[in-house]
Amino acid sequence: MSSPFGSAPSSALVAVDRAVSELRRGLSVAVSDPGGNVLHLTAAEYATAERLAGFVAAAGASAAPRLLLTNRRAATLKLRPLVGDPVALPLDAHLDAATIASLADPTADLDNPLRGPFAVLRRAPMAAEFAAVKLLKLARLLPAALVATAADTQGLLCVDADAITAYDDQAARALRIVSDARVPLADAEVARIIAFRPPDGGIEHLAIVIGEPTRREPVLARLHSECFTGDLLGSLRCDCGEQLRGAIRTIAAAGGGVLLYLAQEGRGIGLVNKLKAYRLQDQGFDTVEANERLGFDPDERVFRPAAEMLRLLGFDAVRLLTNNPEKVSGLVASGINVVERVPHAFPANNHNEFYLATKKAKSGHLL
Ligand SMILES: Nc1nc2c(ncn2[C@@H]2O[C@H](COP(=O)(O)OP(=O)(O)OP(=O)(O)O)[C@@H](O)[C@H]2O)c(=O)[nH]1
Ligand SMILES: [Zn+2]
Repeated sequence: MSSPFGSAPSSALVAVDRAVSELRRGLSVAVSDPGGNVLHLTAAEYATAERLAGFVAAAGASAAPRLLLTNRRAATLKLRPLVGDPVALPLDAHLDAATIASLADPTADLDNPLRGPFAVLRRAPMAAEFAAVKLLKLARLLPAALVATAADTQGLLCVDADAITAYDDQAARALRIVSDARVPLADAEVARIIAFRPPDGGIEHLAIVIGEPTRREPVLARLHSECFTGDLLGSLRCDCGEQLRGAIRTIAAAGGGVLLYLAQEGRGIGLVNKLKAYRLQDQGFDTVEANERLGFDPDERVFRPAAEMLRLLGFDAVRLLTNNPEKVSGLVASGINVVERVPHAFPANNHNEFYLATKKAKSGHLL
C-alpha cells in the first residue's frame, strides 16, 4: 500500500480497521485464511429480508450461507453439537431474516422465545470463521456472523484471518504518544493528559499523569476501563464513576502516579452492547450471564495496551489500584512488574449491590 508518505507501517491493522467500518455500516467484507478458505461476511444483527437476499445472491450458488454463533450464545439456545467455537447454522427455510436477527440479539428472547430446532453443522470451524466472529467483536457489534464461501470477492474489502487474530497485540505494540498537555483537575492540580494512538489511526487510549512520579520506584497506577454511564453521567448501576474520581484523589494524595483511561467500554464489548447487557440484567440475569447470553466472554478486555502505555511512559513497575486479579495477571503477562495490589473499593448503593456481589462471587474480585 503506498501513500504520499511512503508505505504504511501497519497495513494489516489498516485492513482490519477498514473492515470494521464496513461491517458497522451493515456492508460485507471478505475474510481469507491460510487454509485457502475465503468467506463473505456481514453482521447478522443487521439482517433484513432485503439484505439477506442481497447477501445470498452476491455470494452465489454453492456458497453454503450460514449463521455463526459463539458457543456462549449457542449454549443459551441449547444448540447441539458444539463442535468448536463458533458453531455454524446452515441457512435453511427456518432461518428467515427476522429469526437471524433474533438469534443474534438475545434482548427479546423472553418476549419472543425462539422456536427451533435449528440444525448445526457437524464440523470444526474454519480459521476464517473464528476470525469473522472476532472481527465483529472488534467492530463492537454482536458476535453473530452471516458468512458464505466466496468464489468471487470482487469489490469487497479483503482481510486476512491472521491479521484479525493478531490485531489486539499488534495495535497495542503500535501505540505511540501523539499528544501531551497540562490539564489541572479539581482533585489533582498538577496533571497531564497524554494521548496514545497507533500510527494507522486505530483505537486511542489516554494516560493521566498526576504530580511528577519518579521512574526509580514502582509507580502508583490505576487501569480504568472507560464507562460512559458511570464516568460521565454518574450512573449508579456500577462503581466506575466513584472509582475514577477516587483514583485521582488517592493518587494525588500519595504525591503522584498514573491513571490509564482505556477505551474498553463495557469490559470491551462497547457501549451499545453494554446497554443490551443492562436490559438482560433487568430481566434477572447477572452481569456475567448477560455478557454470555449476548455471546461474549464475561470480560473481553486485554491489558497489553496498558502495559505498552506504561512502558512508553517509562514505568516498568507498579503498585496497582485494583480489586481485579485479572488486571494484575494481565499486566504481569505483558512484562510489567506488579509489586503490590492496592485495594480500590467504594461503598455499594441500592443499584450496584448485586453487580458488586457478582464480581466478587464470579469474577474473583477481592472486595
Ligand atoms: N459488559 C458490562 N460491562 C460493565 C458492566 N458494568 C460496568 N461495566 C464496565 O466495566 C468496566 C469497569 O471495570 P473496572 O472498574 O475497570 O474494572 P474491574 O474489573 O471492576 O476491576 P477493578 O480494578 O477492581 O475496578 C467499564 O468498562 C464499564 O463500562 C456491565 O454490567 N456489563
Ligand atoms: Zn461503569
